[in-house]
Amino acid sequence: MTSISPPVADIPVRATSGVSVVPSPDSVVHLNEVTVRRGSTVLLDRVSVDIRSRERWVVLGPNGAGKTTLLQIAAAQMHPTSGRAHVLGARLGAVDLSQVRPLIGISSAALAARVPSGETVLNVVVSAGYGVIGRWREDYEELDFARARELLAAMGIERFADRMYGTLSEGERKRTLAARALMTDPELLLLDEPAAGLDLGGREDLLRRLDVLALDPASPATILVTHHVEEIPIAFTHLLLLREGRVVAAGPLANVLNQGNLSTTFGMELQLDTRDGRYFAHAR
Ligand SMILES: Nc1ncnc2c1ncn2[C@@H]1O[C@H](COP(=O)(O)OP(=O)(O)OP(=O)(O)O)[C@@H](O)[C@H]1O
Repeated sequence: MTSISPPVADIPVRATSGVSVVPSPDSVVHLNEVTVRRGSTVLLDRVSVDIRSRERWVVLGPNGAGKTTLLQIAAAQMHPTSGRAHVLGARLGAVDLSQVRPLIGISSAALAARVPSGETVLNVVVSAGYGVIGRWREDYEELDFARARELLAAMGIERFADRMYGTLSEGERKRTLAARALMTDPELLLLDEPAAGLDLGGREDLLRRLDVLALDPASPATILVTHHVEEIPIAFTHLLLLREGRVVAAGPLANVLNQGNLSTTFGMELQLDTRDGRYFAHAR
């Protein structure tokens, strides 16, 4: 007979990075010294961050910094090569993640590429309930469609509900995927470059909608990836700056976002301006 030892109590111990070794009860994404390696390439290098349920995080960094890799870990779609990653309390690599993934809403370019262009916008959103993209033979309730329409309305695109996804503009597609990401009422929302490819009006409109979402206490913890400080929604609370797979700085947005940290992150002298809670940057 094999005896099973009782679990060791999860007592938070501060690690050298300032992030506790084990997640606290309200940790949604908890990374401790997470490294991701592919061959000789280090995609993430000892990344530690603790994201709590009420927080709205921006991950900012240049091309190739490791932002999408970080988001894949947060989405429980990739395991670290070393280090410990917990998502919604589940330790990646140690437990079956099929229970966790439905609790995560994601909008990304990889997902966008998989949406059938002939599917209607309403079906793209409602089919998130089954974790599929587009309808097949699943049964949906009227309630599901009502919820999908409500989310499309929140994103300002309810009028496109019956249009084919393939006929939408880039901005309309982004908003469709954001609505889809919220369809399952997730506990964690991941938005990979939601404003990429949008025109100025489209970007500003999306930022306003993300602010409304971020300010709603019922909204899930959110991680938004971007390259541009101009795309940081005012209501977001925390920032992680990433360069070459390493954390430059992470924490409350107002403490982390300054000219020095931004210049280090992008490897050039940058001027950072702020107005009405928004940020603007250009080369000095
Ligand atoms: N399988 C792989 N093998 C080797 N290198 C990889 C692999 N996957 C990703 N990389 C590299 O890891 C680095 C980080 O990639 P990642 O997509 O996470 O960056 P990113 O910050 O999201 O970039 P971008 O802003 O351009 O989308 C990049 O330099 C990429 O080329």
